[in-house]
Amino acid sequence: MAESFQSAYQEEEKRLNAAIAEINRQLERFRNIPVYTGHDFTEQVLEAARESKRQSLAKSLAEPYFGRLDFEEAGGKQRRPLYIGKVGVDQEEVGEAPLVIDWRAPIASLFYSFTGGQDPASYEAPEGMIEGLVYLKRNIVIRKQILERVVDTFNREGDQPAVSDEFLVYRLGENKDNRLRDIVSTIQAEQDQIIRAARNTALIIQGVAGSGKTTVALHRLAYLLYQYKEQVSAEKMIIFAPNHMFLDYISDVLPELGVGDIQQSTFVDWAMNILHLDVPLPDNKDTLAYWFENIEDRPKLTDDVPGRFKGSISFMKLIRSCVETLEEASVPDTDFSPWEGATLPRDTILRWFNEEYKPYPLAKRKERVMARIHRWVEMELKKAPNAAKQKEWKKRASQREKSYAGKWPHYEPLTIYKQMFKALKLPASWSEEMLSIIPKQVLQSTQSDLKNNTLREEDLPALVYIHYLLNDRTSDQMFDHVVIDEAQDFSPFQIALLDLFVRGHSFTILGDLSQGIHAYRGIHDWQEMSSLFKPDQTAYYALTRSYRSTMEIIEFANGILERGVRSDLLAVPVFRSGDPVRLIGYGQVSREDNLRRALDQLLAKEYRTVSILTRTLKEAREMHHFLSASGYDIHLIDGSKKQYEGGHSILPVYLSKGLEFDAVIVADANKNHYDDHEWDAKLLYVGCTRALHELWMLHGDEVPSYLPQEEGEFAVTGWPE
Ligand SMILES: Nc1ncnc2c1ncn2[C@@H]1O[C@H](COP(=O)(O)OP(=O)(O)OP(=O)(O)O)[C@@H](O)[C@H]1O
Repeated sequence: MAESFQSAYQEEEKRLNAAIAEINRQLERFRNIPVYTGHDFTEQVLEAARESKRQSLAKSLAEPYFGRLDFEEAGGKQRRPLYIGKVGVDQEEVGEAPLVIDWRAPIASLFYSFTGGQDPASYEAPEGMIEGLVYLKRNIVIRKQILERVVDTFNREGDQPAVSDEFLVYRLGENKDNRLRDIVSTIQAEQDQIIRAARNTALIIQGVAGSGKTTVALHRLAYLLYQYKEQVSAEKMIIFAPNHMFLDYISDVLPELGVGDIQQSTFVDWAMNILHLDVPLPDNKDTLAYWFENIEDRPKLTDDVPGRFKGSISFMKLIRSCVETLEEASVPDTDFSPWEGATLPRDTILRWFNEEYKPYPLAKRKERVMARIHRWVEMELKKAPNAAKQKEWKKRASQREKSYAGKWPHYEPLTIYKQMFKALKLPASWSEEMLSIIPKQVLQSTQSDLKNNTLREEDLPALVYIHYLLNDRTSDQMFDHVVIDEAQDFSPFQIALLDLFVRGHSFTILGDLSQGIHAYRGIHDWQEMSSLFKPDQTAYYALTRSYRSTMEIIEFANGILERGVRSDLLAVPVFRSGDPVRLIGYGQVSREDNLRRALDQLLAKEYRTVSILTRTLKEAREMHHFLSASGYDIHLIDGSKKQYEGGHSILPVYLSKGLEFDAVIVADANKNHYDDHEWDAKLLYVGCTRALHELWMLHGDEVPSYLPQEEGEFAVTGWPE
């Protein structure tokens, strides 16, 4: 065994040296071509191509590839080793097999989809399905041109029938640096299927915590850009994420995959930009505090709460009917007379407006009708008896066209919206019956907000939709592909609205219902989203394997889901075992001293990221103050920061979504902080699943019923010996 490892290592070292020499040679050649700085367009294009080549060669030089697959195509073709890397490198000799194959190339899919066994494997090439036998799947770790590790995860001629997880487990066991990383070397078959799914489909992905949703979405963008380079461009792709800090946290992955310029935004920023609004929305801390911190007097969650109603398709339909009613009444109530003796009847204008220009949005319809009137005037002018008369008519007509145009009502999204909620003195143009679907509590709270000129996040889909109905969208507002992360917190209205801005329903929508802690505005079932698309426009995938945490943490968190949420969306762990979860009672010692002791013990283990999760922001602040005053280098995450600082942190559990830490201390995992309520169970689930290697739950006297009440296979009680 050791011998064969030795020879594999030597073989790969030799191959690596040869590859580096070749890449260096190619790079040198490109560097020796003088950079073109002139104005000739063709030369500029060629120079851009050379520059991109220089950059990709330079990138591949440090770590040319990470995997090798030996494949023999059916039909007696020769077995050959394929080396797979983040960037493809061709041989300079035409017709020779590539030196390195880009991980996104069709043949590279074998590296990911092959799950072992003796059967032939196949991949979809442009010329059709190619079948053959895989002989070897090898993971290769190269750092700064040095070969560090060679691990065979499948060897047909060895004694392993299935692909082993050894390399994956080694990778997952590493401590976290500050940001999310790429996973090109260990993408799993079920993830690869999503990454390579066809472009014009609204993919909906339910994935358990830690199943790689965010990571997979980023890899999918890189794949789409490679596979459909003629049809999509990076600037026309966008990722929506819950907040700026999260966007910052994931911001290293795409550049690492050699992809730049993809837009990253929150829904709020995107909407405000379309609306040209620059008013700050009120801090949603009140909303968060209302829903998350009101433990004594827990609000009731129904479809009539503002977030749910304003995110519903019935609200979207109401808006459409309201704007349509306005449209019908917007043609001025008179005939048009450009000068005495000439009249264009209102009926004709109405016909143009209602029939010929009906498909256009209101602003464009008005524009078209006015242009049509102008053309009619020009025809009429030809009937003038002489030039002087014609001049006089022309002058009069021009004034009257202007004044007629002024009679069309001018609509603004916000005015219409305010009218719908009767927040303006101007009477609403719609019948009481039409508006009666707005629940009373929504009407009252929104009316009072709008009277104070306060807009909330939940009002934005409606405003953007009104804007769209009035003005349409411009071509630069259209997207080639949209990724929505944490999509369980999006509403059906938001998705239906975004669908108007994306070509071919090209969506990747990812989320986890078990982490639906914003259920007062998000969806409760994926059906709410899939029903927005025709069956052939959408596809559903479920990711059930969780990669982030150790087996013990995953099983512990599954227990919370089973008992507290009664969910069957349980995670399947990768076989990576660690320490059991620790349940530690405060006992006679103060809560602060207990937390400090836990922090000390975990910091001593030299984890790069340790985090304390509190139930409320106030508690996070107080704890942060206490620890900072005691000299700890730990920062507070309070939702206001745009940058993710990494390191050791303290934050309320609801802000921890999407993030991960080597070790997590959950503070106050007791009943008066986390009640026996599904929502609290989800919050704790989110908190627990942030931990990669170690999870400690500190608590007062009574723990909620969904936590294990005594020691078991995955959890132990008390401090470590
Ligand atoms: N195939 C893989 N190989 C190695 N690491 C992986 C793989 N898939 C996921 N991971 C790791 O698992 C962790 C979780 O990934 P990610 O944050 O993308 O999951 P998620 O499903 O979005 O999680 P959550 O919903 O809990 O926020 C990350 O550290 C990621 O690098």
